[in-house]
Amino acid sequence: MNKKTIFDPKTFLLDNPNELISLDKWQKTVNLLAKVFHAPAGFLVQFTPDDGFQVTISSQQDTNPYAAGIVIEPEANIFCRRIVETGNPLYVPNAPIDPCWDTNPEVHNDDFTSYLGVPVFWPDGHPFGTFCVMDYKQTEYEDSYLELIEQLKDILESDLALIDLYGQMQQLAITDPLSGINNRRGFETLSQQRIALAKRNQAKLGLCYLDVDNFKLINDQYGHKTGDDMIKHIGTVLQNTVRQSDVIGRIGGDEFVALVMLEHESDLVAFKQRLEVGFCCAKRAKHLPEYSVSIGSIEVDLHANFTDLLDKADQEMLKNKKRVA
Ligand SMILES: Nc1nc2c(ncn2[C@@H]2O[C@H](COP(=O)(O)OP(=O)(O)OP(=O)(O)O)[C@@H](O)[C@H]2O)c(=O)[nH]1
Repeated sequence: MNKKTIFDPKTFLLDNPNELISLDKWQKTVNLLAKVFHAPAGFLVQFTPDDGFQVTISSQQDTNPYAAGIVIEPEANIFCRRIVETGNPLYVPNAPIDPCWDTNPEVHNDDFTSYLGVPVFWPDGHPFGTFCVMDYKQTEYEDSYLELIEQLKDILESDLALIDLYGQMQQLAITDPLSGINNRRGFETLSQQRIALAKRNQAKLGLCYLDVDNFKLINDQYGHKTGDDMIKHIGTVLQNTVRQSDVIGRIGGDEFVALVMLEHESDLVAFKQRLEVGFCCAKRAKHLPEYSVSIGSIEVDLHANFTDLLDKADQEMLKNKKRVA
């Protein structure tokens, strides 16, 4: 079974630098690969379905024409493409004698003759790309060379797995295990980032504070399990109501928050209404006891202290709760 990965296999690693990735270490591995094979060029190449192939690491040699960072379109008839399509290693000792490589720019533009590469996978089984060596002359690698490249590739893959595991642990630290949305720490961290961005772009933000009415009574009457189901359900409704750029979180037992982007001041009222309609429709569809939520909303003063913002939104919620009671 495929396991979930925190990395997005649709984006290039080089475009999303991650402090967990040691490009220096990978550089040494790729340099070593080229050296052991007496090859003029060695690479770690990443593949994404939309953008194609990007050289993540390129061996540091004067004989190597492809620098790290270059991108090759997904349709190009390059050797790496065959590996990504088949998921198997590829050894082409003498490409010019095989007409299937006639349209390969590595062969007819850059005069490469030989290619040996193996597939590299993300921990969830998605193809990451390839690890490969190329030569201008015909080669005759022994089987042990293939074993060697597989071994070096295992080091890269275990790095990807470790990095992924660490990322998942980081993710857990900011996620509420019950609702699956951000916990207080996650909400604050992501909100601070959005606020900094809004300051730069002179954008407006709104903060909504939600609290389930008489949640204690729901627990008492229907049991803790039903209370838990309701918390999960509220997280889902919130998730389905906000846009991807908005931030949501569960910051207490039955308290939820949403930091939303506003184009106009009236958007905050509209968002609150959308939330209310969302809850109304969702609870009809779910077999949950009757419940209501109180919502308070404020426009965010981008220079205010974050705790003060939460307090202010909480106060607004409490004003509305009094009216509901
Ligand atoms: N099922 C469940 N209950 C929780 C969880 N976390 C907190 N609670 C309960 O949520 C209840 C919150 O109670 P109160 O803070 O008094 O709020 P309330 O009953 O909603 O009252 P008002 O806010 O005034 O409407 C408490 O009974 C907590 O035990 C949880 O993870 N699962």
